[in-house]
Amino acid sequence: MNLLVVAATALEIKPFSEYLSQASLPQTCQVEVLIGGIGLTHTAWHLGKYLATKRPDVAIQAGIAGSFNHSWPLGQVVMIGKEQFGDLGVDDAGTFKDLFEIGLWNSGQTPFADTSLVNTFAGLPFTPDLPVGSSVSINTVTGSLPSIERLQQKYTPDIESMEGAAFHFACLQENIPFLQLRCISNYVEVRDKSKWNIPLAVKNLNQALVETVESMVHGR
Ligand SMILES: O=C(O)c1cccc(C(=O)CC[C@H]2O[C@@H](n3cnc4c(=O)[nH]cnc43)[C@H](O)[C@@H]2O)c1
Repeated sequence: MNLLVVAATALEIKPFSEYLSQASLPQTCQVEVLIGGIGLTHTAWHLGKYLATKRPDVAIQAGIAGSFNHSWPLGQVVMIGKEQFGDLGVDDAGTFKDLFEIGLWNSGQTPFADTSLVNTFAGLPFTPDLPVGSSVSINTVTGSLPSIERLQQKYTPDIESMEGAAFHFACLQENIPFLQLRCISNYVEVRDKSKWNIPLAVKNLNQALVETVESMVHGR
């Protein structure tokens, strides 16, 4: 089995990379790490370049994220069931309209189900027992009340990241079974970096990632 692990930054999966450097994996298993950079464009380019020559059996995206959902604590790891692009559209005299609303994309057009990039988790050799959330991907980390309210009203997301939709889009287009793991480092709220807990999120993310990869490669 060939497994691809994608992260925006090396820092986010440093513990996993250390685990991988000393892990004894079955000879039939290969795990590759791709650092795709922060944001949708970087991720799309790196993934596109990778998938032009290689075809993993499973792709996992792992990263920290913001949460709109305050019933989850910081450090909670979740799987993303669906992704949406949160800021791809037009500003129509002060009202944001996305590409579906202005008719440049059609609801249900490949690879969208309705207007979302849905993961059914089909084809995965193992699915972790983690809460499932919906996510919105943006180019600018949300940090003010009007932006928070706009995203909540339009997309009812649990999670916000800067890369997830590009990953779902590429995997759906290529028909590669995939899993997006996100660990909550902060709530999506009026920006206050002092409230973020990146070390906790990285620790819990990597614990879940190691457990998931171990279960996938050892078939348990
Ligand atoms: O502003 C800073 O000083 C700063 C320092 C380190 C990291 C950041 C980020 O904004 C991290 C972006 C990175 O992490 C994901 N992420 C984490 N929280 C959020 C969020 O609330 N909204 C969107 N993305 C988030 C994201 O996927 C990036 O890869 C800032």
